[in-house]
Amino acid sequence: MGMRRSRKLCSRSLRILLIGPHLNCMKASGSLEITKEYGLQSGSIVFFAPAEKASTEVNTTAPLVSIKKCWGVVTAKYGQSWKDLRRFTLSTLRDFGMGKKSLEERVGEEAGYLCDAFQSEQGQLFDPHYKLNTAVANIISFIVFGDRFDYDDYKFQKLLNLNQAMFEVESGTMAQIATAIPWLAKLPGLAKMIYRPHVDVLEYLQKIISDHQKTWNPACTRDLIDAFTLQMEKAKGDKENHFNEKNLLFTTFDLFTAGSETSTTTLRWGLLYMLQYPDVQRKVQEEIDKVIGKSRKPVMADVLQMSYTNAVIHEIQRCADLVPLSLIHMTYRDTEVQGFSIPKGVAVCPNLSSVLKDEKVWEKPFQFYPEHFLDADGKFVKQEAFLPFSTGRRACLGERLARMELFLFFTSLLQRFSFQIPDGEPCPRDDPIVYIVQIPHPYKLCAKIR
Ligand code: HEM
Repeated sequence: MGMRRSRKLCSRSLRILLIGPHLNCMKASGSLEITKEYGLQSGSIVFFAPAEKASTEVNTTAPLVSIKKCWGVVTAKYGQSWKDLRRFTLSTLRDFGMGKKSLEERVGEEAGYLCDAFQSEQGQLFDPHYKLNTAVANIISFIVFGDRFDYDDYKFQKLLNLNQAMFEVESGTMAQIATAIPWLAKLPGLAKMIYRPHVDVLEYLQKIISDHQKTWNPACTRDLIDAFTLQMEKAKGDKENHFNEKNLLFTTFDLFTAGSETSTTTLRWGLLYMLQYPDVQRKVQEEIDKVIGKSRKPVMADVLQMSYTNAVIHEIQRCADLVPLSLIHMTYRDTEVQGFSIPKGVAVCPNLSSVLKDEKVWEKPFQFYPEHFLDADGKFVKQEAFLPFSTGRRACLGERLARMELFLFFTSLLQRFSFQIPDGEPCPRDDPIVYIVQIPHPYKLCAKIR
């Protein structure tokens, strides 16, 4: 785009600007016209490429870490409601075992059910999507509702389908128009029509919450709904209080939507790469056999001795590039980011792809190459440009849980099965379907007991 430092830019037509070269990410937001115009206004959206790529565009030499600095500027302050609810959710997740043994045991147990569900296919071709989704969603259900669902529960399957339909709707033309022209969503009935799957999920969750509250006992907190209900009771009469029925519903909704499709889709990419790279699959299995053996259940402590598997899981996340444009943030005051003047009230999207696929950082940015995370001795190395969970104060709230799910589900599956495609069947394609998250095209595999 050949821009110069400090020049103000915007797209006049849709008031949307992309800074940075990864135009393929635009697909995540529908087909938007990019123009080189002038002057951002409140209500504009900036797609911000935080890595060196963007620095080149704006003719500065800001290092990769500048994303952290910039994020500090852009997101330093949020409303009290967000602060209170984020603090509550994090501490409640911790109390219910997030990062502690009880939740680890729960994920390990679910991994066993997941393997049994795979085994029930008796080595025949099947699509692993629904089984993976059930396993991951069961963990969130356990935290939020204190319950899990069977793999053949029809109602739960319907809820999971709605979850994916929400992503499709959000990336659809109608939702794009409603986002660009917000007052449209205020027309009676229109929002409900566009966001039908969202309304259905909210209704489903509301029913669970109401049923749950009928058996609420303040002396015994079973799950997140109970903990929130207790906060509501404590804060009664406080006008500044954000613990109310509406926020309970939306906190539950956020956890359910953000916490199930993300880890599920990463695992779907993971198995797809194992089909495409059988040598990598074999090396992971060799490491599992050496460190864990064939019968003991994997535990999180194993990761310290499993550099190769850890590198593979990181590379799955890097290549999957799950949320290429992260989530939209907004400037709360006039600011400057990498030479661009951005006024108060502008929506800003970090372009995570530009970091995860940065040619200056990764040896083979567009290939699946676990060695990106290994040193010359085969030991796991952290990479600063590994930012699939974003960064800053608004970074993913479920990162620790997601890491646990990815490691325990992935190693449990590869401990019990080898994944193959029968001769003559096409290898799954690895180009993504792009919504807010990038998902693989549906594929089938055979899970053969090792
Ligand atoms: C592989 C799995 C996951 C990936 C790649 C992922 C990625 C992300 C990203 C990129 C964001 C946006 C951060 C930003 O706005 O800068 C985010 C936000 C969020 N994620 Fe995740 N996520 C994953 C799993 C989870 C799980 C399991 C949970 C549930 C516990 C979760 C809950 C959330 C929530 C609540 C937010 C909003 C945080 C806030 O705005 O304060 N995520 N995630």
